[in-house]
Amino acid sequence: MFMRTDLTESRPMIEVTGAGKMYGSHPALHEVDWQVTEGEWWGVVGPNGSGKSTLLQLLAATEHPSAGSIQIDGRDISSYTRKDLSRMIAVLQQDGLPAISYPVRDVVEMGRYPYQNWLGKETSDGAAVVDRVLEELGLSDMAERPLDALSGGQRQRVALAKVMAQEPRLLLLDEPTTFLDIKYQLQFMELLSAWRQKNHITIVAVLHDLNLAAQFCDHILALREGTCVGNGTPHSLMTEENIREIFRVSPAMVSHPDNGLPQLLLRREKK
Ligand SMILES: Nc1ncnc2c1ncn2[C@@H]1O[C@H](COP(=O)(O)OP(=O)(O)OP(=O)(O)O)[C@@H](O)[C@H]1O
Repeated sequence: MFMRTDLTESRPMIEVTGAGKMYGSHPALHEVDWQVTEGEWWGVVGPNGSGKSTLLQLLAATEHPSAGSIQIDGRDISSYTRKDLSRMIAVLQQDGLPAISYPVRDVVEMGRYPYQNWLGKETSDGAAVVDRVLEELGLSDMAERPLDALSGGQRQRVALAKVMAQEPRLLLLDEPTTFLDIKYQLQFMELLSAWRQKNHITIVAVLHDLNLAAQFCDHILALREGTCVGNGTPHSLMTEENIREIFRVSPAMVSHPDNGLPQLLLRREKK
């Protein structure tokens, strides 16, 4: 039913082969095959409980597959040390940072941890990276302010700055815009987009907002009940029929007036 994405010749950044995950006797993921090429931006979508966060946890190596394999940059994920992984992969959750009283700069500096030696010293110029990231995200003016004096939206921008300071090649995001208003949602996605273009990083983002996913991601992976049920570009995947199959709702699909990308309008259930 669904179209597969054309993959380029370059080596996959992520290769998921027959991956499954059981929690006790509950299968959260089942036989997932998926490849992500370096530099791509994937949205992972699906109903509640379909296995999106579980997939992200397997990619972050915070959970291990019960079946199949996960390769990152050509090597089995289990062969990397935690420090190797933290130099390569950064993870940002929906509520990225708690409202603590640490100054913004200190929090962003924590992103440099993977580059510090056992004395807590960095060989590269971490302070310059932190300054640049603060500048790029418009946070320089609030660098000395404590996190608990910022709004939720500003705090999520600091969370993004922290993962940017980590200089990962792969960024994993779990519903990063959930608590943001529409202006901050857009701003957050645009910042990611600019950063990805500049640094050619790979992004995998679990997103509930299909319209945002269609506008920003090049590819979408759809999960339902732990199984991959679709994998393609927003144009090929976001059709009325597919949305009905995946989410069990019947939307009206329209083309975005700016770029022709598919956008979804919810329809009320007929009584
Ligand atoms: N640590 C766990 N122990 C037991 N079951 C779990 C655990 N984590 C997730 N599950 C179960 O695995 C399934 C997939 O959960 P997961 O959180 O990956 O889904 P999701 O698609 O991210 O959901 P949501 O959109 O609601 O965040 C669900 O049935 C969930 O209850």
